[in-house]
Amino acid sequence: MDASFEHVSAIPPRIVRDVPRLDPVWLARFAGVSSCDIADHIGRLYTMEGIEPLYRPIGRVVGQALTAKPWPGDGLAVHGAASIAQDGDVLVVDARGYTGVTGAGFKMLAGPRARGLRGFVIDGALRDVDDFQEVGFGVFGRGRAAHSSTKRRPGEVNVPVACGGVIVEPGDLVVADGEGVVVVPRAHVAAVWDRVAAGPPPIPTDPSQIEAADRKRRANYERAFTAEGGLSRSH
Ligand SMILES: O=C([O-])CC(=O)C(=O)O
Ligand SMILES: [Mg+2]
Repeated sequence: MDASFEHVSAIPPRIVRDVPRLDPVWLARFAGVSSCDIADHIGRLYTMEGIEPLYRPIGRVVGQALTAKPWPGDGLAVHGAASIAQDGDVLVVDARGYTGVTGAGFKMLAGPRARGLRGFVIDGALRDVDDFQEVGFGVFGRGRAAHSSTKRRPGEVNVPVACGGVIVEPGDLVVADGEGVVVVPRAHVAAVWDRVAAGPPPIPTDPSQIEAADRKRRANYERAFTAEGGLSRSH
């Protein structure tokens, strides 16, 4: 680094270039289920919070995490990650929730998209969202930011990152859609699929079933209310 007032870290930046590939069959299978139905089986620790589709309606994105950990306000790590994107990847960027600059842009992701990058998820902001929408490329984050980032520090690529409160390891399965973003750790993909494949409980359509389900919910509520010594009064 040239002369500057910045501290020079004793910790060198890291990059992992050979993350094992997930069998593409998993991507195809999970493409058929919503993030909600997966969330019910993986729990809150693997369900992102605060990360939204940046346009709607949005198609489902399924792929394996390629991660970037940029320096705050800087985008060079995202360039580094994008440069090694392969078919089936979803770029997951840990921008620490900072929404003052964009984490990427339409131009810089053209090459990775052509190589098969499936989508982009950022704990931060993004610009060129209208362009992404026009080509149907799924982008998820905390909002939009018009201004570009600096491109000075390499940051880290394919290290575990935090995104929407979830630890994402490179190679984890990411499913993002109009409902949210979930992460299936790669070691648990088959076990989660076994549960997800059984399907969600059927939604009742029969009036008597709807009424029975309603009665059950009311009884559950009353039981919990009574258990806590709830006080019922008229207005
Ligand atoms: O300038 C940036 O940070 C990225 C950008 O908008 C693009 O690549 O189109
Ligand atoms: Mg741009």
